[in-house]
Amino acid sequence: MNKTRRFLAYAKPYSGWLILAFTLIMATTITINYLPVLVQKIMDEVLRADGADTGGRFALLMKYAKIYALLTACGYGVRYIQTLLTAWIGQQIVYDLRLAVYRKVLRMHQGYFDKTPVGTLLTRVTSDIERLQHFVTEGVVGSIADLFMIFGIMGYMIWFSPRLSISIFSTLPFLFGIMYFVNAKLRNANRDIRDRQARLNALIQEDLTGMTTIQLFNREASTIEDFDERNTHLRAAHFDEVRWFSLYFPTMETGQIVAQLITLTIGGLAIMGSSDAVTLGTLIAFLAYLKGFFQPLGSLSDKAGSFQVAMASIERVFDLLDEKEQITDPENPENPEKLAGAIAFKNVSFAYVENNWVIKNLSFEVQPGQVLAVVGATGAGKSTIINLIGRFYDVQQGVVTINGSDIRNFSKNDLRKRLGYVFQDPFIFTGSVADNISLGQPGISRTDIEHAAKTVNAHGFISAMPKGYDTVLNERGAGLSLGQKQLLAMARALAQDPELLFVLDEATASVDTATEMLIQDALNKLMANRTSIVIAHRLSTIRNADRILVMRHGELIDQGTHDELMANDGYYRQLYELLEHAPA
Ligand SMILES: Nc1ncnc2c1ncn2[C@@H]1O[C@H](COP(=O)(O)OP(=O)(O)OP(=O)(O)O)[C@@H](O)[C@H]1O
Repeated sequence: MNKTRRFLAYAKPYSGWLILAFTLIMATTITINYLPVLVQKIMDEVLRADGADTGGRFALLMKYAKIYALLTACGYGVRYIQTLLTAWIGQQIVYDLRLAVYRKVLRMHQGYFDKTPVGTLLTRVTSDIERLQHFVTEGVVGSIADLFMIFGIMGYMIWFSPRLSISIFSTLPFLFGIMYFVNAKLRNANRDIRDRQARLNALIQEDLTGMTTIQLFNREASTIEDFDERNTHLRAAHFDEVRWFSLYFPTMETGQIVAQLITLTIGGLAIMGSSDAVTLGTLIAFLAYLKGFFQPLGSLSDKAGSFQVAMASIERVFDLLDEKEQITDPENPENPEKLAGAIAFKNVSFAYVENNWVIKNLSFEVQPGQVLAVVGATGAGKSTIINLIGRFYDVQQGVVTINGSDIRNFSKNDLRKRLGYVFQDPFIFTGSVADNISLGQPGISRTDIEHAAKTVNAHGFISAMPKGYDTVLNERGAGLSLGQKQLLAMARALAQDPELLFVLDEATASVDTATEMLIQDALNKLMANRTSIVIAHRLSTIRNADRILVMRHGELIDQGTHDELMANDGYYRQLYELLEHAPA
């Protein structure tokens, strides 16, 4: 299906309203363009009707004046309704599309977000769709209104005077030529502006995210240099646009004046030659039409440009909608009541980027209720194991099972609602502390929230906040310490009451000893009676785990209890001793 047809499919639910809008457009075109006819009648039948009685002429003048007033009120009243209706249709279509796009974004797999910059996605959901809205309201409907207007006026002009009309229309190709040229230049300038704006936005977004690092390493000067370079480019593109745009209206106005001159000359000659074909009234009406004729002509050629821009936006939006969803739900998902919680990896290999295997032929099992610690140097593949269980990525080889079932047999939602995560640097949403714990789940009451917070030792610091559980946290949880964020994340995990728990454990060094003890205690309570996988950095967590996996370069090089692994006197012992002697 081509882009336009596909886009029009979004307009289909509103086709009845669109037909009404077009009918109203037609009605206004006819009504408003009848006004110069009245002017001509007043001129020729009233003002220049020599010899007729004054009383009769006055009555005629009044009659035409009343019709004029009535038609104006009706014409512009209907136009008001039509403009509202058109804008409403445009907004509805864009609302539907925006929703469809965001739904799609939420369904995308992690791999897609790895390769697609946030700025790009933001542009898709905001400005690309915004452009489509202009395209619908001003572009499609506006162009049709302009065309109606142009053909309507042409009809009236030809009806009035074919001779004058032909001489005016003969100037049009020349005018179109100039407008086409200027429009092409404007489009190029516009494209440059968008490209350069996007480059500047990307830089700003990156700088704002990394502000601490910029300031810490005194990178302000070079940052502003980069900014300045892109800012200069953007200014140049804007100047370029202004240059061509400034030419646009003078060209149109000149065209209009030339047409008026032609009309006045040819019409004037005809009147002086006492030709019946052109009267003074006709000439005046004709001049009024000329004015009305050039306005939609100009806006139509302007729209030709925005049409191309919108097409590019439509293409990008549809590309996103067509993006393959790599992690899909099975047709008949399994939906067991409760997962006992046995997790197994069988010969699993996985690569984020093709052929760059970060998990190599990994097999292990965790029994229900067990705590499994995963240790290994940085980049060994520990977090990847947890990513795979949540189906944030699908394995390329082998299988991951829960309770003996391939996790691809569950729906993503059903699988994930059974999993609880405690991340190293948990994400805090803008909202109250309570909302950040319940994540808006309707089944989680205030009592559940407080119970969860108390269990994981978060109640103390939350109560000390100005409005307790109703304190509003701002973006990314500024104002909370890392330890507090972790406790909050644990309360969040506990409140969801997951069947399986994954903890991406933070290094001990980042929190003080008192907080460390609170976190450790909270962790123990969270893991109690739950199958848990912990990426462990805390010696106590590692020691107390039922089993430990030792990972190195994506391979499982050893597994067992702490005592067994220490007795082996291998890589684990080296790792453990390194942690033991690490500065606190
Ligand atoms: N989204 C990604 N895209 C591409 N490669 C990735 C991605 N995430 C991780 N990797 C790579 O996969 C490998 C394993 O990463 P992983 O995060 O699982 O390591 P880790 O053992 O958890 O490390 P750390 O202790 O530093 O968190 C690393 O080489 C890493 O560079």
